[in-house]
Amino acid sequence: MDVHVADHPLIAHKLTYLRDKRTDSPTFRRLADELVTLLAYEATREVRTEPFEIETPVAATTGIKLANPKPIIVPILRAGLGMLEGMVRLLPSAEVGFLGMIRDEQTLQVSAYANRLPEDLNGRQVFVLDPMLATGNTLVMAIDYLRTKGARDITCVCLLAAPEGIKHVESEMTDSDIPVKIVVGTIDERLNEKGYIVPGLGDAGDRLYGVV
Ligand SMILES: O=P(O)(O)OC[C@H]1O[C@H](OP(=O)(O)OP(=O)(O)O)[C@H](O)[C@@H]1O
Ligand SMILES: O=c1cc[nH]c(=O)[nH]1
Ligand SMILES: [Mg+2]
Repeated sequence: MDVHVADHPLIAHKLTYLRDKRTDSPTFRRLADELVTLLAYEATREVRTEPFEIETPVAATTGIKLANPKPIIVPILRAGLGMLEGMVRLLPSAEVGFLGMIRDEQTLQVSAYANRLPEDLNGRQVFVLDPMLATGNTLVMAIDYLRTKGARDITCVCLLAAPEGIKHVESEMTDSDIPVKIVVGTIDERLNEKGYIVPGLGDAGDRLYGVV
């Protein structure tokens, strides 16, 4: 599995404010949006393109454009929604599918409560958005589900990850011939006994949208 940790002072700066418990929801949403735009730069490095003939005012030339079928962006509800606009801004022609997943805060097991995706993901590049990769249970379930729909090219964009979560996703991928890439803002120290990332930023969904 290919794990790319973004190493950029602007990302580190924005993550610091995102983590700060004094940061209010509007600011948190703005920072998440800005961060995904920076991470998307790396996540889309291998986005499929095709040649495109144009004429500038000076000469004919061959550029490139995004190839068809266009990529599909899949935010994992709720917190992944906070990353959607920033990603769509860079890939405006992408389609968007949705996966709703929630982890039980006691058992840390995940259940899916919603999905709205194209029936066949074969041949599509899929970008999964979820700010937090903690135990990895959510991402493992999401990747499994996308594979059952035919996805063979999956890139996950996360803001923070725990080393335990990365290892877990990696261990689930070992038998797989399907490459999965993870692009993450930073890898934190560890998980605590409640399955929260340390130092982390708390509950991303609650900080974006309020405590439910
Ligand atoms: O790696 P894991 O241990 O599975 O944890 C990560 C998941 O936890 C959070 O979702 P949550 O269940 O809190 O739902 P929410 O986004 O609706 O708040 C987060 O947004 C991830 O989806
Ligand atoms: O630290 C964590 C772990 C899981 N989900 C979150 O929102 N935060
Ligand atoms: Mg939550």
